[in-house]
Amino acid sequence: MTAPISKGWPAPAKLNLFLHITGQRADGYHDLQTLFQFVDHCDVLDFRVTEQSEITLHSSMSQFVADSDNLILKAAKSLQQTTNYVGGAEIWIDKLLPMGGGLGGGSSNAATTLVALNALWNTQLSNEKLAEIGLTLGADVPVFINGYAAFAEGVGEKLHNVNPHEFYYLVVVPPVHVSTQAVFQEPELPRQTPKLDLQSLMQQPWSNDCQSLVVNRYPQVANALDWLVEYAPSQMTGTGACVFGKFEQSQPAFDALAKLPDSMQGFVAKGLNRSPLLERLSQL
Ligand SMILES: C[C@](O)(CO)[C@H](O)COP(=O)(O)OP(=O)(O)OC[C@H]1O[C@@H](n2ccc(N)nc2=O)[C@H](O)[C@@H]1O
Ligand SMILES: Nc1ncnc2c1ncn2[C@@H]1O[C@H](COP(=O)(O)OP(=O)(O)OP(=O)(O)O)[C@@H](O)[C@H]1O
Repeated sequence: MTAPISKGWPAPAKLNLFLHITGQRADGYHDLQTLFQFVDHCDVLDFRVTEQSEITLHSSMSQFVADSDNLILKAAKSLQQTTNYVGGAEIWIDKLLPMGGGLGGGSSNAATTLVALNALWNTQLSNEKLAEIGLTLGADVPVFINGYAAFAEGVGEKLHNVNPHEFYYLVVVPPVHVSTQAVFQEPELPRQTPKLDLQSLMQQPWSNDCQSLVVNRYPQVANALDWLVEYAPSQMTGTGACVFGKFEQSQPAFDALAKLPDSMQGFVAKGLNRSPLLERLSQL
């Protein structure tokens, strides 16, 4: 008998409300101090458990990302291997989040896959173990598994839950792809921002150490920020390309979105300190 499809597993985007690079490790990865918050703008995944061990992905993404590189399939296979689970899964994704935009879509997809299949396969790994598997797939996966807005250190895996104000954000998606790896390889990237304690970081103005470099290299990101700062305090998320402006109310954000030039895309979203993934999990 075919199992039913378990529908509506959200994979939200994240914003880095600030991002400091405090050093570089021997393996080349950078030590960060960053503040993650989720937003209510999500990819949505559906899963069907199968008796056969194959894991298949149905998506329009295959034209951009080979299945062998897709973090959804990598996450499912890692969980299957770690737990020696004998069955498999069919997975569908409705991909809404722009790829390579600094919104963490790939990492979020991987986290949702790990959390959903761990529940549907009843493999019973702890969140700590899922985060450990997740970290091998991407530096941002643990925060999506943890499911709470967090101050992160290390490469993003040492998490301390926090409760920043849940603003509305107008997120602008410039028409350019910025490679995370390329940004971190730039000799001119600032890498020595002093480490501060959480209380000091929360009180000082928030900024992103990658922003100046990316704005200088990518005129499309500079244009998006120049446009957005006319409406709200704005900055870049992650290594770009997306930028976000923060608003107390949703209406001014939608009013600004209505004036967005045709050359850029954007959306309004609300900051969330609790991931909708946790809500979905609790409905099982
Ligand atoms: C910058 C952030 O967006 C902040 O949220 C993330 O830390 C990036 O996370 P991500 O996209 O999951 O990145 P990964 O796939 O783990 O790494 C991509 C590449 O970026 C570089 N990288 C990434 C994260 C980090 N802390 N230091 C790095 O130097 C590494 O060269 C790595 O090969
Ligand atoms: N399921 C997936 N969704 C999106 N990208 C994926 C996926 N699987 C693999 N990738 C690859 O990962 C790259 C980065 O994707 P992602 O959307 O996570 O970037 P990002 O938003 O810049 O993330 P970050 O803020 O973590 O740097 C893509 O360009 C793509 O090649």
